[in-house]
Amino acid sequence: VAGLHGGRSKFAGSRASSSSSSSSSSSSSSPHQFTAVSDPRCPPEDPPCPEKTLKTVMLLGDSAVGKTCVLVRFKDGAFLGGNFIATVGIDFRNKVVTVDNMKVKLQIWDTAGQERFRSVTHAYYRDAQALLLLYDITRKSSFDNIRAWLTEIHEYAQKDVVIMLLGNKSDMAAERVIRPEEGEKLAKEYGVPFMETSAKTGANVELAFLAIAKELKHRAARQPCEPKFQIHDYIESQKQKSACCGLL
Ligand SMILES: Nc1nc2c(ncn2[C@@H]2O[C@H](COP(=O)(O)OP(=O)(O)OP(=O)(O)O)[C@@H](O)[C@H]2O)c(=O)[nH]1
Repeated sequence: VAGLHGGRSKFAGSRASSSSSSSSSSSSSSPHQFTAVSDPRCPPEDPPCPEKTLKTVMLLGDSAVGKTCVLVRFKDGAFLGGNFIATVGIDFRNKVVTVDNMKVKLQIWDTAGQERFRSVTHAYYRDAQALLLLYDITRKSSFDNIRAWLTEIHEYAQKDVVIMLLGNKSDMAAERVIRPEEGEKLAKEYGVPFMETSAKTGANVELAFLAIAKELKHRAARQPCEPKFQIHDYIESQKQKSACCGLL
């Protein structure tokens, strides 16, 4: 895995097992030491693939809200438990999804939430077509900071970037301090779709990425007479489907 500042990522580290307590590199809040340099905008391992549409999605939000875990859940279907390792700079993962019989390759950038990396990550905003903005439902400060994140997004990202708000760690019901309605209300105020996710259980993680992929695919391939894809409606219908099938 490449990182802006390095070759070793927390994705590949010893946290991949949910019960393992990891070695020296994963002590609480201490970032990995990185050795190589690469840039997610120039991925080395994937040459351009003409039959696929490449879309760039960026994960944003305070440190420890669960950005890396949400990405690993989506990419590998696993939960990164164990000690928390903060991301350094920026990392990325690719995943190909099928949207209406068309392959869409998502290149997903996982950014460091820590303040000290902000100037590094700002440089990448403009290349993202979609942004998943996360807060932690058990940490009020991460929710309160969403407005500041949206201000930064409006300053640095493309004007038509697709934004989705995610309240992560929905499995932690006992520690919850932000109600779903508060997330809904904030999202409505900014006109962005919202859902709660859990990287631990997987709830809504795939749905979040698929809704983004659908929106981006529809924007790129929309015929003049075709109705506009309604991401809010799609999410609501899919949420109801999962709830009625006991998948939430
Ligand atoms: N219970 C629970 N824990 C989670 C969930 N998502 C993440 N965590 C835990 O929260 C901590 C932070 O997760 P990360 O994914 O590393 O957070 P991050 O947002 O990438 O943090 P930075 O890299 O510093 O920006 C880790 O200890 C995870 O195991 C979740 O959905 N449920």
